[in-house]
Amino acid sequence: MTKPDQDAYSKGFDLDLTKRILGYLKPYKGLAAGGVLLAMLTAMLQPLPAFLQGYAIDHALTPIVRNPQADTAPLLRLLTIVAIGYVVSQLVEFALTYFSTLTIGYLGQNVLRDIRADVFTKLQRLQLSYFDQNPVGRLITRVTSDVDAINQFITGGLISMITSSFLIVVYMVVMLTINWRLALIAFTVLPVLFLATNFFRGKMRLAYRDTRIQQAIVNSKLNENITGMLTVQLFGRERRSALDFDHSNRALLTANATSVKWFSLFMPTVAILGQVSIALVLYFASREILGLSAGQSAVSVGVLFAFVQWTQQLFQPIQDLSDVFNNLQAAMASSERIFGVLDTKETITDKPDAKKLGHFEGRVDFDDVWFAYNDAVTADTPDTDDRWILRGLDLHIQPGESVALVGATGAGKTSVTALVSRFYDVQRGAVKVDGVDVRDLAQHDLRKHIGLVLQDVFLFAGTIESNLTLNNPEISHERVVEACKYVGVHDYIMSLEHGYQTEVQERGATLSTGQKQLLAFARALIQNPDILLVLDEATANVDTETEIRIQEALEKVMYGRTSIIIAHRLSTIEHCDRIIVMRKGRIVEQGSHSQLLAKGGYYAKLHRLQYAQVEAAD
Ligand SMILES: Nc1ncnc2c1ncn2[C@@H]1O[C@H](COP(=O)(O)OP(=O)(O)OP(=O)(O)O)[C@@H](O)[C@H]1O
Repeated sequence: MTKPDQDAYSKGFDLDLTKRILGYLKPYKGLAAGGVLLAMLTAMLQPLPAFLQGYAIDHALTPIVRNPQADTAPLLRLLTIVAIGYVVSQLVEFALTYFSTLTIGYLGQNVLRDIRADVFTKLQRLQLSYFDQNPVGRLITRVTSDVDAINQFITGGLISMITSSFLIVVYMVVMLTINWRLALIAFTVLPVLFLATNFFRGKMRLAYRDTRIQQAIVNSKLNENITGMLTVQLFGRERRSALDFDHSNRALLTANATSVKWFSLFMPTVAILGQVSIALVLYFASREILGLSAGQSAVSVGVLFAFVQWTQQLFQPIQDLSDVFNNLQAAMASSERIFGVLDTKETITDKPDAKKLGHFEGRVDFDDVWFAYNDAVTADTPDTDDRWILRGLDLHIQPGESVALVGATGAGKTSVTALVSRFYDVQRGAVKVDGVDVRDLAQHDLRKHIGLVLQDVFLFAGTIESNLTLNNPEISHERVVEACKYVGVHDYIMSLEHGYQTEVQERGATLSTGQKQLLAFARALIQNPDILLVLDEATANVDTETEIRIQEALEKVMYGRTSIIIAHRLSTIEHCDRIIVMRKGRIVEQGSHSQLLAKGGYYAKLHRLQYAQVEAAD
């Protein structure tokens, strides 16, 4: 079961990380400044509607109420002007809000695209060993939800912090200017509101964190049970699995219930505090209006009306502000993980003076190669260490020679082929192509000359033709057809409704193993490699007729080029120039099929065993 990222939520604020995230804003300085400016302008307009309403009450309505005989014409004119002003202010606010939201959203999405692109480019440059250690799901999370959290940091964090603080200042200044005593009365509740909001948000964040952890556990249990349903049912583990699932499911329920509990307390608390603050304003303002308090009253009904609204409106940015810190903290954990990927050391890199070979003869040499997948193993690790996968391998393959690797599972055959393409670097000795150490060659150039036919043929989403050309526009349709005819898959492709333009469904799920294998040969042939690596397992699962077709195709593809083939079925490789028998990372025998049979060693024994199996099967 995958362990949820528990530490993900405990990360505190980190200045260095913040600076690095801000670095992503640099190309969009203008956009960021524009967004903040627009948001500030919007903020400045916020208190205006309540002010206009209050003004209309004091200067148009109150005089009529006080003196019904007064001339209403100028008052109506004033009311009309105020109403128009009100509508205009609303329209301007609408436009400003629209443009500031658009600008800030656009800014955030641009930054996201840049970070996603950086992570993707980095992943493409990373060595295969990195992917051996990091599951696909985790890496996808980096590019999706972690990157989203950074957007939260920018839009919900930094920008919200600036605009909310500014909005608070605007309201306070306006209220203090209009009536400082009433303003101070309205502000008395604010510290309590801020503390209460912080308290509840903290509790809710913890509860939410718990929910996410429990949700991750439930998800992974589901995943495990659904993918392993066959085993669950076969071994009658349904009841135990259900009990186990019920346990996690209950924990998720409890976590969710806690979250709901805090939330349902939070909203009424904020509402009550708001009412208290309004009640205070109403009480003291009414006293002044009624002339009960000492001194000259500066409070009118209009001012009271405006203050009630401002006090309510002031609550929103204060609540938003308490969210900012949470957003910043959540983004810290995500950005740390993203930068963790971006900072991963690339171990397989091109040297500055990497050589490019225009054409490969196709000679391959393994000079006393010692290799281990484990990064902790170095050239100084003793020969006796168990972690060595290849132990002093000496293998010299001539241009155009076909070599087959055989040996028990785990002998190191696949590792040999991975080293020719330099997917990993050796700890001792050297792997050379045409006499040049693969570490001195440009990777792209090296791999361009190597064709790889994998056991599990990988088909991308797209047409059969695009899968064969790998979207290389230089490869003509004629060449594709020629290659497919050559390996004997053309007729099959033509029998499909759209021929070469047929879309490959779900990574080739609708194709048979044999068809996929033939397509892989065609793909390798189209790329016209100088060295061919065939990791051939497919023949194990196909019928005899298909096996013969694959065998024929293989021989055609190998013709005239250096080939290294891994085969478990010895019949596949009988015709190879040389057969190398490996055991525990060493070569134990080599020679042609007949030489090795005559020798009567390990290969002869393997051959006898397989022959006996075939006879028994017949
Ligand atoms: N990516 C990897 N990371 C760590 N260890 C690996 C990796 N690939 C292979 N190994 C280990 O290296 C050893 C040799 O593996 P390799 O795949 O080269 O053997 P093989 O002879 O091709 O076996 P098979 O016939 O089963 O394909 C095995 O013990 C295997 O567990």
